[in-house]
Amino acid sequence: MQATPQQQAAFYQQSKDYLAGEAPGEAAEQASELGALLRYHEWRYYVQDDPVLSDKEYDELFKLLEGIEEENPDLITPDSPTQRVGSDLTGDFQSVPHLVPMLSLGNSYNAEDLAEFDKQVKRMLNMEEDEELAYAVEPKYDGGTIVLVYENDQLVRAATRGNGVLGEEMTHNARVIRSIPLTANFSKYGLHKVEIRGEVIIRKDRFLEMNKQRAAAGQTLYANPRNTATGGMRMKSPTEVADKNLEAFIYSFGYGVDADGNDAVEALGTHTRAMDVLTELGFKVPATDYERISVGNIGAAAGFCVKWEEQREEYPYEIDGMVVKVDDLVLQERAGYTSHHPRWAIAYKFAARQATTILEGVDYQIGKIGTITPVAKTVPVSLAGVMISSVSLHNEDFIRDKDLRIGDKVLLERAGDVIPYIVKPLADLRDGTERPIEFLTECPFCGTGLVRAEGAAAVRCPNYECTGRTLQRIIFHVSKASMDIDGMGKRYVDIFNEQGWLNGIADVYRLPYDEIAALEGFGKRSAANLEKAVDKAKQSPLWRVLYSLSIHHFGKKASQLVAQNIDSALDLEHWTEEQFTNIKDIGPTVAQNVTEWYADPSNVALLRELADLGVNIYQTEADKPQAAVTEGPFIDKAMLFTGSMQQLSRKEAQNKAKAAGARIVSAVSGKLDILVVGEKPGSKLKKAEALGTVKIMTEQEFLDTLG
Ligand SMILES: NC(=O)c1ccc[n+]([C@@H]2O[C@H](COP(=O)([O-])OP(=O)(O)OC[C@H]3O[C@@H](n4cnc5c(N)ncnc54)[C@H](O)[C@@H]3O)[C@@H](O)[C@H]2O)c1
Ligand SMILES: [Zn+2]
Repeated sequence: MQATPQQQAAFYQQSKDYLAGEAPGEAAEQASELGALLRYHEWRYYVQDDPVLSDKEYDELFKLLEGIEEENPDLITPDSPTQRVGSDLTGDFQSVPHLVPMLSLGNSYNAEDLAEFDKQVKRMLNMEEDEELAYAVEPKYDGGTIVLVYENDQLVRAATRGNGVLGEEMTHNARVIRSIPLTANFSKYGLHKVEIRGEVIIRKDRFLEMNKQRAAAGQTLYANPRNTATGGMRMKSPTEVADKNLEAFIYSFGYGVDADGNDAVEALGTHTRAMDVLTELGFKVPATDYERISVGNIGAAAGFCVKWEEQREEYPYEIDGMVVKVDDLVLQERAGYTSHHPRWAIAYKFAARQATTILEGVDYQIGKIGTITPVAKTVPVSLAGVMISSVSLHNEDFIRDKDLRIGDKVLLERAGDVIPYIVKPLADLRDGTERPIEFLTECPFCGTGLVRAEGAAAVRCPNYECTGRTLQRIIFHVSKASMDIDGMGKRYVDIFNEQGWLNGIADVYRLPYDEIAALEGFGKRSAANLEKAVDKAKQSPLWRVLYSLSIHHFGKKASQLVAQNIDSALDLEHWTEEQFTNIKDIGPTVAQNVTEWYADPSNVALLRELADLGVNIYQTEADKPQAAVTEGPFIDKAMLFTGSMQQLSRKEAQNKAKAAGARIVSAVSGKLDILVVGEKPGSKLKKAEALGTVKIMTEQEFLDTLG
C-alpha cells in the first residue's frame, strides 16, 4: 500500500468523521469506504508500526462496518476487514502456510461486554444461561505474534502471524530468543508434531535501558516496547535479534498430533492443563494464580480483568488487555470460529493510552514564580477514559524538538497517573496548511519582557507584581502545601478574584465574609467555615509563611532550615547572602533570591501588613529543629508494605518506617529494598520474590527490627 500525505490526511479526517457519527452516503458506500479506511489503518498499524488511530477508535470503525454488514449481508466482500485477519506481511521474508489458520480476537471493554460474550458462547454450546462455564484468563501481551512448530521434540520452524493463513518464516531469528527452547519433550504427551503460539515482547525496564544506551550513543530512540519487539524479530541477522532482549510468552496450542496424525491436544482436557504442560516442558508461560487463573464463571473472569487493569503499570511487561478463553478444550472446538476470530475467546481491552487528535492552537499559563508554560489546545479526544482538550507543551525547546505546528495531527499518550503528553506530530499526514507556533517575547498578563535564564528551558515573567503571577501566588499561598487554608483552593481564589477581592496575598486575610455568605453556592455556613480556616492558618509555623511567599528557588526544605535560625520573618531584612549560606544545605541561589526579595521595600511592607492582620511571623515550637535519625537498619531504604497489617494500620507502619529513615515507594521494582508483608500479600510478594533482590519481612520482624 502507498498513500500520499494528502490521501493520508483525508483518510484520517474521514475516520474521525465516522467516529463522530457523521457518516455520509448509503450503506453500500459506507461499507466500501469503511473497508478502505480499515485497510489503511491496518497498514499503518501492522506494516508501518505507526498507527494514527487508537485501538479503541479502530475497533469502533470495525464495529460500524460489522453493523452495516449484519444488516446488509449482500455487502460483505471476501476482502472485507471483518472477514479476515489484518496482515503484517512485508515481503521481506519467505511466506509459509500455518498448520491451522491463526486468527484475531473479538473485543470487549467491560463486565457487561463479557456477560454478553458468555451468553453467546452458551448459545453456541446449547447451554442454559445460568449454567456454570469455566474460563481461563491471562494477560494479552502487546508484542508480535510468533507461531512455533516442533516436530519430534525439535523446533523446526518459527513464523509471524502474517495474514493468518501465511506467516513470515523467521526460524533463525527465533532460535536466538532464549525463552524459546530448541527442544522440548512433547513426545512425553504423545505429541509428535505441534504448532504453538505466543507473543514476542520486551520487558519494559530492558526497553528503557536500551533507549538509555542509544541516547548515550547519539542514536535515535525506539518508539515503544511493542514496535521494538515486532521490529526486533524482523532483523536481518540473528545476532541483531539477540541484542534486542526479546522474550516469548506462550499462550496456546494451535495444533498437535500424534505419530499417526490424530489430534493429541484435546486429551489434555483444559486450556489450563495445556498451559501447565507447556510450563513443564520449559516454555515461558503466564504463571498460574498470578498472571493466569481458571475461574468458574464469567463474573469472576471479569473481576480478574479489572484487577489487572488496575495493576497494569506495575507489571514488567506491556499488556493491552486480558484474554478470556473457555477453559474446556472440547467445548472450545464445539463453539468454533468465525473467519476472523475464535468464538470461544475474547480480548478484554484496557482503556487505550494513546490517541490522536489535532493541535488547534496554543494558550499560555503562568506559574507563581513567573514561568510561562505553553499549553496545546486540541480537538477533544478520549484518552484512557478521560476527555482531553489541553495538553502541556512544557517549553519552547519541547515544541522545537518535536517540530510541532498548529494544525498538526498529534499522537497523545497517557500512561498510569502520568499527565497526558504529546508524543509526536504525525508529520507524514501534513498537507501544507500547518503553521509554525510563534514564541512569546512579552508576558501575556502584564506585558513585561520575558527572560530566559542561561541553561534553563523555560521563559519567565520577571515582574513580581505581574497580575498573572500574583493570582498564582495566592493560589499557592492558600494551598495545603503552604498555609493550608482548609477548603480554600483554586476554585475559591478564582471566584473571589473575579469579585475583585484579591489583589495580593494580604487580601486573603481581609475577605468580606458577609458578602461571601451572599454569593451563589456559598451561604452563611460555608462563609463561617472559611473564616475559621483562615483564622487557624494565621497561627501557622513561621516556615509556612516564608514558603507561602513564592520566592524563586526558596522551597519547603530551605524555608524550614531558615525558620530554625531566626526569631521573626523580619530578621531576614538585613541578612547578607553569607548569613544564608552559613546555614548547612542552603546554597547561593537561595541566598541570592531571598536577599533580593527582602531588598524590595514593598515586600517587607507585605510582611508587616500580614503581621498586622494577625498572621504569625515568629518562630514557633514546630519550627525548632527535630532530632533526626541518622543511623539504623532502615536509613535510606526504599520500603513497601503489602497485605493487611495486624498490629498497626498501614499508615502507622509507613510513618514508623519513615521516622526510622526509610522512603515509602508504591511499586515493586528493582529499586525496592524491603517489602513488609501482612496477611494475604498477593501479587506484590510474588513479584518481589521473583526479583530476588528484595528483602522480605513479616510485620513482626519489622516491629522487632525497629526495636
Ligand atoms: N490503531 C489502529 O489503527 C489499529 C489498526 C489495526 C489493528 N489495531 C488493533 O489490533 C486489533 C486487531 O489486531 P489483531 O488481529 O492482532 O488482534 P488482537 O491484537 O486484538 O488480538 C489477537 C492477538 O493477541 C495476541 N495475544 C497476546 N496475548 C494473548 C493471549 N494470552 N492469548 C491469545 N492471544 C494473545 C496474539 O498475538 C493474537 O494475534 C484491533 O482490535 C485493534 O485494537 C489497531
Ligand atoms: Zn507578567
